[in-house]
Amino acid sequence: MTPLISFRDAGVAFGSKQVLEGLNLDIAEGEFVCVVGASGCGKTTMLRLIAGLHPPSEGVVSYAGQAIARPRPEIAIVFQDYGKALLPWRTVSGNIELALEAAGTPRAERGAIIANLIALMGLEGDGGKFPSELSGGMQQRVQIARSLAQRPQVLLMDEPFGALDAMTRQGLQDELQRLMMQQRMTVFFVTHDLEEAIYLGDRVIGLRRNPGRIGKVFDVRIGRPRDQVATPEDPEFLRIRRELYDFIRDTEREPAS
Ligand SMILES: Nc1ncnc2c1ncn2[C@@H]1O[C@H](COP(=O)(O)OP(=O)(O)OP(=O)(O)O)[C@@H](O)[C@H]1O
Repeated sequence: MTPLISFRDAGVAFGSKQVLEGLNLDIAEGEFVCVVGASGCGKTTMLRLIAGLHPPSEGVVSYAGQAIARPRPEIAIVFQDYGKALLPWRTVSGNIELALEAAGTPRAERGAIIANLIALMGLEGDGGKFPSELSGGMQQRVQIARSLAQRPQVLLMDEPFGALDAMTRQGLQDELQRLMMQQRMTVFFVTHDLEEAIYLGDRVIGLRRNPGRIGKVFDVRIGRPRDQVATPEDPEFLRIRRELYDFIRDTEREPAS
């Protein structure tokens, strides 16, 4: 089967600095892949390659067998900084509508789609509010709803819950898990939080740095739905957690640049 996303000997250099090197990775449709690694190892750059925001300096990154040359409507991004991602002068509905405008969805069809997404993300009653009237967690729900309005096959998430408090983060992790199970989307998720990566991922990719490269891949063979209390006590979770911490500790001994 053709992987949905594949990296073939892909690398990125900024000037004389090799940031990513020799990336080889296949991501299957419907897979949830998390990427972890020490600060500056190239996680965001890897995500930007899939997003079509940056070309590889060598090798190929492809989507459904085609080299990714520019952003594509099938691939949506959710950023950590919801404060900057949302337009403050537009309401929740207006922000979600942005994606529909970009996709050329006829005006008459937009209301029903927006109402569905508002319900899906638990934002009922908030459609007319402005971002400044919402908590961080709610704003991040709006950003996710807006990404889903694009009807993507792939969701790229760059530390989407990194700025949220622990309770809100856990709630959104479970929302995301539910969405993925319902909609069979493929997710590429960058995080600093090792437990979050294991909790959400089918696979966790551990990057080494300088230059950034794939150091170790962890398969997470834990059934779904996962549970915030039971899953972190699962022996498989604990085993991967130990290995992942050892791996990260080891990579942090490598020089940053
Ligand atoms: N546009 C750019 N020009 C020059 N260097 C860049 C550019 N973008 C990223 N870099 C460098 O590439 C390296 C990897 O950056 P990247 O943001 O991908 O790492 P990261 O793993 O996501 O970091 P963090 O965990 O701190 O967010 C860093 O050394 C960064 O300074």
